[in-house]
Amino acid sequence: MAIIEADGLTKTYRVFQKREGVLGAIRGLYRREYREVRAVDEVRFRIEPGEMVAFLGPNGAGKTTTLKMLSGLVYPSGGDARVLGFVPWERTDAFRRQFALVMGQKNQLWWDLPAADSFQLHREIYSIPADQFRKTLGELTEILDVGKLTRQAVRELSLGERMKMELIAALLHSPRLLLLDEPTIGLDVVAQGAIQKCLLDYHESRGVTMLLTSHYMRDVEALCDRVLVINQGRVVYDGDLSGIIEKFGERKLVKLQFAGPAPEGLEQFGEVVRREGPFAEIKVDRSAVAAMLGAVLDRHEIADVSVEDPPLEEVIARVFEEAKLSHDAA
Ligand SMILES: Nc1ncnc2c1ncn2[C@@H]1O[C@H](COP(=O)(O)OP(=O)(O)OP(=O)(O)O)[C@@H](O)[C@H]1O
Repeated sequence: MAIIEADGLTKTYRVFQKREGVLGAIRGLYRREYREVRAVDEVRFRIEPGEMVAFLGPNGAGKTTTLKMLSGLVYPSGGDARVLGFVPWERTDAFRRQFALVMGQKNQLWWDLPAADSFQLHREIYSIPADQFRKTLGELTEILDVGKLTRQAVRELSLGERMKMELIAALLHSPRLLLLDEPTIGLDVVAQGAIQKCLLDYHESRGVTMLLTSHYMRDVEALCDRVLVINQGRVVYDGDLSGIIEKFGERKLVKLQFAGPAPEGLEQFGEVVRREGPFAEIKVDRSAVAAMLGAVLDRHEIADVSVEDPPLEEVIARVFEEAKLSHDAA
């Protein structure tokens, strides 16, 4: 059975339009004007047990709204979904015990209490057996290196420390599905790495299924094999991470180190982005790399060479751009 099945899931928000000025505000009291925002537009996908899927899209694409529908916080305007076999917006106890939603921008712990007190509250709410609670808490505080901080009020913690506590709270009841909305937002690379490691370890030991939104491609590369891209409410790509690089990363970066100074005329092969002493870097069409290397090796002595895929940021930006162009043209 699929863990998530979204079938034509749609959400339209009705947004009140305020008029300008005092007169406009008074008029608005009598005749309210609304605009409809189609935040999610017939989204369809399946996620199988144990998958770690990145849910990507530009700001306002509809990611958070989709996650909110899948966790039952928001009622859809159309379509259907099954999450862990349940209709999420029915919010049954059995459903809520099996998943967790972590939102990097929202605080779910009690601000004035130590995290340890919130953890105890979770234990009560989810009826977690005492020994299982102690074991899971011990493992998680060790992986995230926050054992000493659990007795300190949450408001006194740094952003990174607080996010680690949020993650612990979310994992205490051993959810089968984790929905993560920007879990590393605003964190430095070390804290980001710690969150990624915790998620990987947890996935490996428990086989949890994850759907994660992030604007940091480092999270995506570290955690996910599959990518779902959404733009203006619609899924525009669903497939392997490597597939997206092949499909949209049309040019590779060829880095050359010549035995002598880098020669003139490399422009014939592609866009020369660096030429400095013996070093040259050229963006070359994927299909032309082999021929280019052959030609250069024939004519010059090479000390070192590497061929790299473009950075994921660049590839994803292209996917967003193409999706926007085809949406505007439609
Ligand atoms: N409660 C709401 N009322 C009205 N409109 C909303 C509401 N929540 C979201 N929207 C609109 O729905 C669209 C999708 O928003 P959503 O938060 O789902 O996007 P997102 O992909 O998560 O964006 P981001 O990457 O910026 O977090 C946006 O145009 C947003 O303005």
